[in-house]
Amino acid sequence: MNPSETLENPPAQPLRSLFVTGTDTGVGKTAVTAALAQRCAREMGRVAALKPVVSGVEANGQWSDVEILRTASTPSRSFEQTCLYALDPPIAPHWAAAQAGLTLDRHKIQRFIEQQSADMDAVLVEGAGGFLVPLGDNWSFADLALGLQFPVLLVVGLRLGAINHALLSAEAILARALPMAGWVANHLQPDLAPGTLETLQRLMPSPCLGEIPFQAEASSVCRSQYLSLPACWD
Ligand SMILES: Nc1ncnc2c1ncn2[C@@H]1O[C@H](COP(=O)(O)OP(=O)(O)OP(=O)(O)O)[C@@H](O)[C@H]1O
Ligand SMILES: C[C@H](N)[C@H](N)CCCCCC(=O)O
Ligand SMILES: [Mg+2]
Repeated sequence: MNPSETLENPPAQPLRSLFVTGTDTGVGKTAVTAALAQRCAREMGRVAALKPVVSGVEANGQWSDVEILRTASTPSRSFEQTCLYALDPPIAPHWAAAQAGLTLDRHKIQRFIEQQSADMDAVLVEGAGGFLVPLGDNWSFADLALGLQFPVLLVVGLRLGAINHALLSAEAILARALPMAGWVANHLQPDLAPGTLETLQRLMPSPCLGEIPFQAEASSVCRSQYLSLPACWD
């Protein structure tokens, strides 16, 4: 045992990290990230759920992803500790940035995530839209995940078409030699075409970490009961 370690002062755990992507925009990445943040907090302690780049301000002047994730973090975080670039138009972030005369700075984003991860037990970083959504002329969220070297969690929004979107996304993740931590089956509708889930279970190249039912009013704490933590964190 290291001399600084005692029973009251156990050895520091390594930072558990995930990059959360999805099969599309609006498939439940924020819902799953917030639920996972609750689960991590119960099991590990301090959790930062980050949305480094967000687009689409709401009528109330807020970006709901940032509000959801900053309050799902433990301890809860400020807006500035959760998001680096907040863009108004509800469009692809690189385009929204260009309209505002901005270039999204890759190194700043990476440094922001690293700084916000300090002293945390876990960090969860949500993308925007799907895995290959651009952040600039020649880089995308996939490159951000690669630069961070975070394992990737894929949120699969369950509706007709999900099989193809999920397999394409998984292929893109694995083609970059990024570890795929798993995928989450998120029911976006009360009904699902027969065979969709069974086919995903059979063909997806990583473990399913949970199946979240369609429930519009569910809290993050409630949704967290359907999720397991990835084996790559063991
Ligand atoms: N399991 C579910 N049951 C019912 N509604 C859900 C479920 N999961 C997500 N939703 C709802 O679907 C909408 C889209 O979800 P969410 O905002 O999490 O998507 P997203 O992938 O984060 O989108 P974006 O690309 O904009 O970040 C939200 O209104 C959310 O509350
Ligand atoms: C506005 C939306 N909710 C997200 N923030 C941005 C989604 C970008 C998707 C780009 C695309 O794949 O066409
Ligand atoms: Mg979101």
